[in-house]
Amino acid sequence: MTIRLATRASRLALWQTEHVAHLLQKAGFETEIVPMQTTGDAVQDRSLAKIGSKGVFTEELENSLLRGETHLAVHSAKDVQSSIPRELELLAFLEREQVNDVVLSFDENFSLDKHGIVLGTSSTRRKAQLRRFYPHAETAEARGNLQTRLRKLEEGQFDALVLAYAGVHRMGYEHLVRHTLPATQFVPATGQGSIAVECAAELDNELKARLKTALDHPATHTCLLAERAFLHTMEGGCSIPSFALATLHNGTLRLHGGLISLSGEEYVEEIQTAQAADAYSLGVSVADAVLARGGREILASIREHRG
Ligand SMILES: NCc1[nH]cc(CCC(=O)O)c1CC(=O)O
Repeated sequence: MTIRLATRASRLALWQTEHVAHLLQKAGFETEIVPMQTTGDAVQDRSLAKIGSKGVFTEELENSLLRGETHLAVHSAKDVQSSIPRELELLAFLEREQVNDVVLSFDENFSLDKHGIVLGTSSTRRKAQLRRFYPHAETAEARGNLQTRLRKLEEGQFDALVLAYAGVHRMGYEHLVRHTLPATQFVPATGQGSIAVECAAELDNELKARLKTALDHPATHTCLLAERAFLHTMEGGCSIPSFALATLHNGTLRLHGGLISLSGEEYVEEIQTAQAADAYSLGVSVADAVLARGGREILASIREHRG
C-alpha cells in the first residue's frame, strides 16, 4: 500500500520526510511525499513569538490528515504544539540525534568570547540563554528556513548563527560549526533533535501498529512524553523561553526543565528522575516545581512584556 506523507516544503522538512519514507520502504510500504506551505513558511517578516505559537508549522499538515488526503504528517518534534486535537494522534517519534545547539560562522577564527559580536537567532529561548551566559554578545532576528538564515549570515547580517545541531547535520553544514553549546547550560527546546509522525486518530488500528513498528524509537518516545508533559504544564507553547531535556539510562528517566526571563536575569531550573513508566507525571512534576519556585512570576512578566 502507498502511504501518503504530508510535509512542509523546506529542505530540512523534505530531508526528514525522505528519512521517514526510507524507513517505511524498508518495512515494505510504498510512499508518496506531499509537500505543502504552512503559515510559518509564508510569514517571514515577524518573529514566531509575534505570529503566535499555535501550530504555525503544523496546522496545514494536520488539516490534510483530517481530510484523509494523507496518512501521516512528518514534523520536527520541536515544532509540534504541546496539546493536539483529539482527532489526531502522535504515532511515533524517530530516534533522536545530538540535541545540542551549535554556533555557525563563516569565520574560522570566530570566538564567542569576543566583545561586540552579533548572533543571529529567532528563538526567545536562545536569546535569553545568550543574554545570561554571554551577556557581552548582541542578538539579531534570523527568521526563515535554514537556507534563508545561512544567506543572512553570508550577507553579514550577523557574525554567527545559533541553530540546532540536528538541522545543521541533516543539511550538511557541519563544516561551519565553530562551537557546540553544552546542553547542560543551553538546555534545548522540548523535542529538539527528534522527528514526530502524526496521524488521524481514526486511521485503521492495524495499519497504525505496523507504521509505529517501522518508525518509533521507544526510548526517544519516553523522553518526548516527559518533555511534552512539561511543556503542556508550563502553558506557554514554544514562544516562551522554556527548555526541557529528558534522558533515559537503564530504565531511569531524568528530566532537566526550566524557564528563563527574556533578559536572562531570572532563571529557574529543576532536575528530577523517575521510572520510565512515569514519564508523563515526571514532566508535570518538573513543571510544577519550576512554576512554584519563581516560574509563575517569569511567565507573568513575559506576558506583560508582550502586552
Ligand atoms: N524552529 C525551527 C526548527 N525546527 C526544528 C529545527 C532543527 C531540527 C530539530 O531540532 O529537530 C529547527 C531549526 C533550529 O532550531 O535550528
